Amino acid sequence: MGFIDEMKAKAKADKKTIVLPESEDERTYKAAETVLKEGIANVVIVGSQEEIEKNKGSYDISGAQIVDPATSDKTAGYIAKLVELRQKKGMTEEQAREILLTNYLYYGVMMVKMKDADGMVSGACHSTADTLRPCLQILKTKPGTKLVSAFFVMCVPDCEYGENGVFVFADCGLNQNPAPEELAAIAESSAQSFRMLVGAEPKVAFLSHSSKGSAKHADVDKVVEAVKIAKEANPDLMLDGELQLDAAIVPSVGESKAPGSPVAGHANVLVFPDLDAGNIGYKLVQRLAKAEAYGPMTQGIAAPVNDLSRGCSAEDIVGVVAITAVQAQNQ
Ligand SMILES: CC(C)(COP(=O)(O)OP(=O)(O)OC[C@H]1O[C@@H](n2cnc3c(N)ncnc32)[C@H](O)[C@@H]1OP(=O)(O)O)[C@@H](O)C(=O)NCCC(=O)NCCS
Ligand SMILES: CC(=O)OP(=O)(O)O
Repeated sequence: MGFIDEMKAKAKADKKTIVLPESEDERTYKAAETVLKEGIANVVIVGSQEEIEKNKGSYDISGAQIVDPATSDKTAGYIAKLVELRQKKGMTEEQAREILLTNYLYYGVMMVKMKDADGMVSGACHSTADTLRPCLQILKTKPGTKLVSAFFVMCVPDCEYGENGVFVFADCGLNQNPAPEELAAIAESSAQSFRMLVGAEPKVAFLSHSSKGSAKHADVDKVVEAVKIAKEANPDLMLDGELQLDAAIVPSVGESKAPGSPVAGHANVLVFPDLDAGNIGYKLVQRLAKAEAYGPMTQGIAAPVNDLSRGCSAEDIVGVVAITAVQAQNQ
């Protein structure tokens, strides 16, 4: 069974409730129809009956729960809770009401916060910044974690590298220029995500344009420092760097560029040095190698709220819903 079919099977075995707040986007309805038909999750769509009728086309979403912020009896409680959470940041009741009645992403995150849903998937028609800001502000990091980061599960067809072509790539969506401590935290969370979702032992490569000192630059020093921090904090984790991509995943190149490395040539978790590299890297593999790309998934956050690329298909949304449900099972 392929990775995403495994996620769907796990999701079906213990059904979770996932919010899809982008009721203005047709892909939401196409994905919801599939999720409901296959029994992957219970679906909540946020929007007015009028908006939903206008946008749903011919998709059958009759099994979905529709929540209209303007009429829901939960809205008053969400407003009060949002004020409580953001009072120190100057949030007034009037502002909270305005946000929750007009921004369905905030509303969906409040549903998750108040445990009226187990997770949320959004971002088909909102930028990553607009999708992730509400969950960073409201859900915050999970206990014991300092940093939220964003990863993709990449399933590369006909690929002998990684875990039979399956990789975690991070950070591809959130932290723009992570400091060494942040890179180390991204690696640690990515290893946990890989273990939990893929069910295999993570082998983490810190990527660079240099392998073991072959290039000198401050950007390389940053990665070397991150590896040192990560090794000290996680002595049992298989991790190494700095490594070029070929040294990280191709056994013969790993052996020649980084002999003796526990990871080189066999990495299945790729930690990119910054968001330029991570975001460009995942899109290259997705578009040129025709890989399935699920994400950006968040990690290190208190509850599963996940993003999408605006270039996603309805099938991608279905996949991210299944993975979100599995994350919710493992909270
Ligand atoms: C997500 C993002 C918008 C957050 O930055 P921002 O809007 O400037 O917001 P702030 O820095 O004020 O952060 C908002 C809150 O989130 C928290 N936060 C921000 N980044 C965080 C992180 N990585 N981990 C944990 N918390 C974080 C802040 O502490 C802050 O909390 P507070 O409001 O309670 O004090 C920003 O990191 C970003 O734009 N990232 C790039 C997204 C992107 O374009 N990706 C490319 C396409 S995928
Ligand atoms: C992940 C990502 O790049 O998102 P978008 O394509 O929406 O900017």
